[in-house]
Amino acid sequence: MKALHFGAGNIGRGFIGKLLADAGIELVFADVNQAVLDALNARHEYPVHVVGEQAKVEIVKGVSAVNSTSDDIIALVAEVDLVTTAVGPQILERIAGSVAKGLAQRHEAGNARPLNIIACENMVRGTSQLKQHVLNALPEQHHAWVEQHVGFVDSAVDRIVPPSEAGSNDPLEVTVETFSEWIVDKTQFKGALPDIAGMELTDNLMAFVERKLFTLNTGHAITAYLGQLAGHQTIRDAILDEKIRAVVKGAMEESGAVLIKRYGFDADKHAAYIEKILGRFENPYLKDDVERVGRQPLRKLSAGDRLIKPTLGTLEYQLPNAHLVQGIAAAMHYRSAQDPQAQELEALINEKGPQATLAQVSGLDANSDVVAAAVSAYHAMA
Ligand SMILES: NC(=O)c1ccc[n+]([C@@H]2O[C@H](COP(=O)([O-])OP(=O)(O)OC[C@H]3O[C@@H](n4cnc5c(N)ncnc54)[C@H](O)[C@@H]3O)[C@@H](O)[C@H]2O)c1
Ligand SMILES: O=P(O)(O)OC[C@@H](O)[C@@H](O)[C@H](O)[C@H](O)CO
Repeated sequence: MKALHFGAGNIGRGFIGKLLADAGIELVFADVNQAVLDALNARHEYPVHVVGEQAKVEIVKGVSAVNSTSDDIIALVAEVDLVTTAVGPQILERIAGSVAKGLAQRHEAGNARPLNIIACENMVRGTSQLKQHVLNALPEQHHAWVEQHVGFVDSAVDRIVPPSEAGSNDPLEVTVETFSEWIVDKTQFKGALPDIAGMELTDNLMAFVERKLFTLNTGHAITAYLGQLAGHQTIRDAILDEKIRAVVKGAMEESGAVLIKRYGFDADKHAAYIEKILGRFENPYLKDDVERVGRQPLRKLSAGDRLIKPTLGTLEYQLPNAHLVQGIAAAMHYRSAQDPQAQELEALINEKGPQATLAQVSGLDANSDVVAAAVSAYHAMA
């Protein structure tokens, strides 16, 4: 089996790529970072530091790399059995053009072996969104063939992988937590279901995607935003701040109440899931900056993402949302010189004020009670 993985970044090298290579799959990474590409092609292996009570270094072997903007991608998509991505939601549209060209070439070459494509991004049904971008870029005459031969498989991916310590000179070294979870929608595969250690198959993906995104990522983002406001540099420092922890836990519980109502999760098990996540945020072996976790605040404040979607759920089921609202307000205060979305958010607030800005970026009604509450919390935090 051969796979092409877009994005040799933290989760690409530290989780999905590692899992594929460990399963004996011939793996080619596609990226745009020349230093990473060169190092992968020079060494064909890299170290993954799995940190925890019993730290270990695992060497991922037998990998190679191509530039994601080169025509190499087209031939690979025409040839491989599996395509995965971990590039970030905003990049999916950018890679769709060459995936579409590869699918057209695959069709023209008469390669009728099933191909499955799995986006491993923090978003709800990211692969379905990638599929839409690919179909937009693919000439009509290939659409029916693609529907028949290519599985677009949605997934939920969970492993905290911050950038490696600044002290390391190795562009390939990656540090990961012990925990990992990759859950894929088994109803969307073409051909035989893959048997890859570490990949779990489900026919109830939405429950898992929302459980992960609207618990871990909701709490993570709020930890980052409140953490920055309180002057903490890392997620660990922020979550050890009792005031922040209370809001984060409260927000995860509010979001959890929605998930329990929507998917029928067991309340005690969900409470244990939240406790486990708080422990992961505290991990003393990882240095995860609030700037990584808070990155791209406009995405995180958008209607379907980790702050607004759970809040909409509380409105739907008439449940409390005071802590989620605190998280939304803190997100509006997020600032980062390195992050274009943080600057755009700041410029919008300066130009239009917090009420109109929040309505614009989140799709919430500017005159709603929830926007009023978030704006009031925003001013109180200032
Ligand atoms: N790091 C985590 O803890 C974690 C966990 C679960 C899910 N995720 C998700 O995984 C995705 C990647 O996150 P990350 O933390 O690994 O980010 P990252 O920035 O470390 O990695 C992204 C990689 O994509 C590459 N890239 C950018 N444009 C590209 C293109 N056009 N073609 C190919 N590669 C391109 C970048 O060079 C980089 O190597 C995101 O959607 C994120 O939400 C991250
Ligand atoms: O990757 P983002 O920007 O969507 O979210 C930042 C972090 O919350 C995220 O990367 C987590 O570390 C990850 O989702 C853990 O599985």
